[in-house]
Amino acid sequence: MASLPAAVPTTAGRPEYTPNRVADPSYVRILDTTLRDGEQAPGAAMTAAQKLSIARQLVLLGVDVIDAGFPSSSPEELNAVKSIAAEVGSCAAAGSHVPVISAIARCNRRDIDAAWAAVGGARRPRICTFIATSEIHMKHKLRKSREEVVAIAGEMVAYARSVGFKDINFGAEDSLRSDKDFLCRVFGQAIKAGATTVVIADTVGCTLPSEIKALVSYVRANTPGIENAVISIHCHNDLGLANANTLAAIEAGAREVEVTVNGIGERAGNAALEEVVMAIKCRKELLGGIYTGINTKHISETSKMVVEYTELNVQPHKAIVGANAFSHESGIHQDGVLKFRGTYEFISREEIGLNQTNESAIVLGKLSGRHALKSRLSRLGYDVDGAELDAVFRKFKEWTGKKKRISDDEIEALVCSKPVQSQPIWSLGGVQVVHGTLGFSSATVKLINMEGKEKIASSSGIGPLDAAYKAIETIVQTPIKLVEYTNTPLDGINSIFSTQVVLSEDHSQLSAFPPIEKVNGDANDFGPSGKANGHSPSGKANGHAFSFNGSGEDADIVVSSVQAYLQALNRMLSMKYSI
Ligand SMILES: CC(=O)SCCNC(=O)CCNC(=O)[C@H](O)C(C)(C)COP(=O)(O)OP(=O)(O)OC[C@H]1O[C@@H](n2cnc3c(N)ncnc32)[C@H](O)[C@@H]1OP(=O)(O)O
Ligand SMILES: CC(C)C(=O)C(=O)O
Repeated sequence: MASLPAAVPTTAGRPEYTPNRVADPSYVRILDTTLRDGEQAPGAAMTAAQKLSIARQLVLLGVDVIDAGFPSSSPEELNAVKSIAAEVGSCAAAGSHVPVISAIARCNRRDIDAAWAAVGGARRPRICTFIATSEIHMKHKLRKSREEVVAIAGEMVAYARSVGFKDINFGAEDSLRSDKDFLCRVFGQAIKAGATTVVIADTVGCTLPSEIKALVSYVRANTPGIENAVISIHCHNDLGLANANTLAAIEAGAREVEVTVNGIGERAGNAALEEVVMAIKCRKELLGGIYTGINTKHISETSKMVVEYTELNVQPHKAIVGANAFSHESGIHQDGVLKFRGTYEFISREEIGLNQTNESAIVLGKLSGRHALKSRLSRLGYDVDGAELDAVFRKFKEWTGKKKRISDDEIEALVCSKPVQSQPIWSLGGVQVVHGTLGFSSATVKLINMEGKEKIASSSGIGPLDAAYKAIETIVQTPIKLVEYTNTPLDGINSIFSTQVVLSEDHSQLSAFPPIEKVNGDANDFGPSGKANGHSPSGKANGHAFSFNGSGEDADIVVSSVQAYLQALNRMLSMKYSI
């Protein structure tokens, strides 16, 4: 039996799938073509295993149709699509959502046979067979007349039916540059031969939303038999209008949309799944109450997976999934967001599964203001106000006027005049982890105190980081609460990880550890006593209000995570013991 990831969405909340009609007129089917048109982006080629992982993730996301690939392009691609059909397209668990698995084919027998060989075994197999209908394509590329194209469309849809397909998506390549009556004639012929969905394709991305709207309406009104088929839309982004055009098509009655994760695809890409879906979700009242079956909480994770496998990074300012989509660097915005997030964020970060808090959304820089600086200082353990804050703010502006980024260490240096890299209380001597799927993970950590003494501890945990963090806790004998953890790959994929953590002392566990001075009878474990840093953070006596940031960078995610944890821990301990 096919295996699917845990937490597979159920069929609840989406109308039952029928190839040639969408039972609820408010429902918009999502066809994800990341594995087909997305893979057509230069450099995006994926291995069969990567395609299968993405297909599994698309099931979690809840897409209705997975356009899995072009089986006739190679035996390897045929096998990749076949394994997607066998694994993610065949689950029979009662009540679970099983996506339709589609394979693409030109209008010829060889391609259609390959498509059936690839997806015929799926619970809901589908083919998309296509042919171009514009004069420019028919004349120069296909070298066929209109009559020939109409005939081929009908014959090949009928052939697809004869090999076993009952769910047939017929695509008219370059629809927007086609004569619209001819387009309706070809669609009519395809429907007559058994097509259940017809795709209007803006293949070269040359259209405006008003044109798309007009064409969808025209096709609805003038295609013979269109009441027996679903209209689908496939938009390219050459004018940056793919999403707008997709939404315009929905407004005109299209009920299936072809999209890709991160908008990848041929040339400038396709309409982006996350942008179209979030536009529908956030503005559905303006779109006639339409909805999709997408579980948006998986968007962020899916986007990262596609970046990793295709090695196509998303630009930082990309909507929904760009690194800056929920970050704020300018003072007025930061002040607003710190007071009430909704002032500058109308989409909730949680809705797309982003693990980001208000604090990590604030990026300090040249245009930041006092509220954001004060907030960061308080995270670092410094309660600065009034004239003192003004003075620190002046120094902050001088610094950020010369330098693009300011680190937490540099901010600390502004407030307490200590050297940026003061000696840490505990530094990392080494870390070794063992982990996998055959039982608990374990970690051994070596820390070195300020006098150069080494301490080693091992621990098990749920995953390598949990084990490593527990081992550190054992050495430092302080109960620690991990408040936040984020990890971002820098400089492309799998090169350097940047980890940010926020820690606080875990007051609920304090009694589990002996008082600091008595740990192993050795007060020096925490480094030299009485080395004040020149600034006594206020509020240190109660300690309860503070949490501490730390960051780490390394090619190894465990090492960067341990570095970040240690930095935050050192800040916590320095404040606690005024070292
Ligand atoms: C708009 C789109 O995104 S369509 C999808 C595009 N995706 C791809 O092309 C990816 C996979 N493609 C491939 O691996 C290869 O192109 C193959 C294996 C499919 C074909 O390779 P080849 O046989 O060497 O042909 P090649 O790609 O060079 O040329 C395409 C041929 O298909 C014909 N053709 C193009 N579209 C269609 C169509 N929809 N129906 C029938 N024939 C078509 C062309 O006219 C040309 O035929 P010709 O050889 O008689 O001139
Ligand atoms: C085959 C069709 C749907 C296509 O990908 C395009 O025209 O861009």
